[in-house]
Amino acid sequence: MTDTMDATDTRFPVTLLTGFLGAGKTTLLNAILTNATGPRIAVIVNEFGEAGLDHDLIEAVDEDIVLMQSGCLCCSIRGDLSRTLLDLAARKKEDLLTFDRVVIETTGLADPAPILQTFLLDTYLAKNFRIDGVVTVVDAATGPDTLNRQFEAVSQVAMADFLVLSKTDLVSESTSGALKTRLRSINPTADILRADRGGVPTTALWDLSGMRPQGSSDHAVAWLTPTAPVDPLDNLSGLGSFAASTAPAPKHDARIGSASIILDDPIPADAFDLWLDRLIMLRGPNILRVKGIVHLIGIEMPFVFHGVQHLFDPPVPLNDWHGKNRQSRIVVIARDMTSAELVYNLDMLRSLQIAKTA
Ligand SMILES: Nc1nc2c(ncn2[C@@H]2O[C@H](COP(=O)(O)OP(=O)(O)OP(=O)(O)O)[C@@H](O)[C@H]2O)c(=O)[nH]1
Repeated sequence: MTDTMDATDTRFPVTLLTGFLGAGKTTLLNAILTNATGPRIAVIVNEFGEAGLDHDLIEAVDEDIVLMQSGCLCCSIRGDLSRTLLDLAARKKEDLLTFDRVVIETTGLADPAPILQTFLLDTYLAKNFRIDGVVTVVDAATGPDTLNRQFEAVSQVAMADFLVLSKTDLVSESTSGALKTRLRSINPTADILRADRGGVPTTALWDLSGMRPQGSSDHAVAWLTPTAPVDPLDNLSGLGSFAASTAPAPKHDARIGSASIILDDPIPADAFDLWLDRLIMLRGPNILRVKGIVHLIGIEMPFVFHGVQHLFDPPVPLNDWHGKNRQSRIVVIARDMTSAELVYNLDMLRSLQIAKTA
């Protein structure tokens, strides 16, 4: 943890919009683009198969929409994604385009992890763009069945910073309530909002990441904190049951584990590095996301950090932390690891902390 991000971060924020086939991504994008009061958005639409289909569906089509075809963003054409984004940045610099942020709509089958990694790996890209958040749309009607059948859909939920529940108009309160409970068990830190036909306050989709030098420490803490039900439309009828299920997790859901830890006292830097190195060495490919706020001994301000598999963003100091507690908070979401394994792993950090400070 050496390099840290400049406090005047002028990179363009990028939102990754994912969700399984037909979940309602384009409908949500349409709603965002037709909102005249929002920021100017450059859109990259990734298509798989049928040329131009989604492009026709996006009503507010103009020159700021770039259509990428002939492959899935997550595997074959990541180089194309870098080139497309850098081309957007160059056109903006020459005043040929105006935009404040970028939304990438992925194909329904895309795994978000390799796309997030592109932003960490490609140094030119990382200089100009930062991931602002992963928004995953989940179809309230077909979502439960899709989650049962397709592990990609479960991964998309696990990696999200924000979950949008579409098509709740097609199901009962109790069905959407049960799905929300299930989504929370896969991803405890993402906020969930229902948005029939893309009707979500667009500001809810922006500034999700806690990795912002200009962001507040309260926001960074919220980014790491398991969510409570916040949707004002939740259980309007009063009939829905949102109690956690005692039934065993469905097969694919059970492949996702998550755990978090709060350490009250600052951590010796070498203990933190050792813990992180070990986690990455032993379990790197399984780590979907690890994020946290760390207080290191000898450093006044805490850092917020974030990684996907073995790749990490430069840590960001939380400059407005003055006078707050010295607690560190870490959340790990992984595949093919149980929550118990992750709790054990995080407890190792506690043991290392105690051993190194004794
Ligand atoms: N009833 C209802 N239909 C919706 C809602 N959101 C989207 N739809 C419909 O669901 C279908 C699929 O929506 P899209 O927005 O194209 O979904 P997508 O995720 O972009 O689909 P792909 O790009 O094929 O993966 C369309 O017919 C939409 O009109 C909703 O909240 N309620």
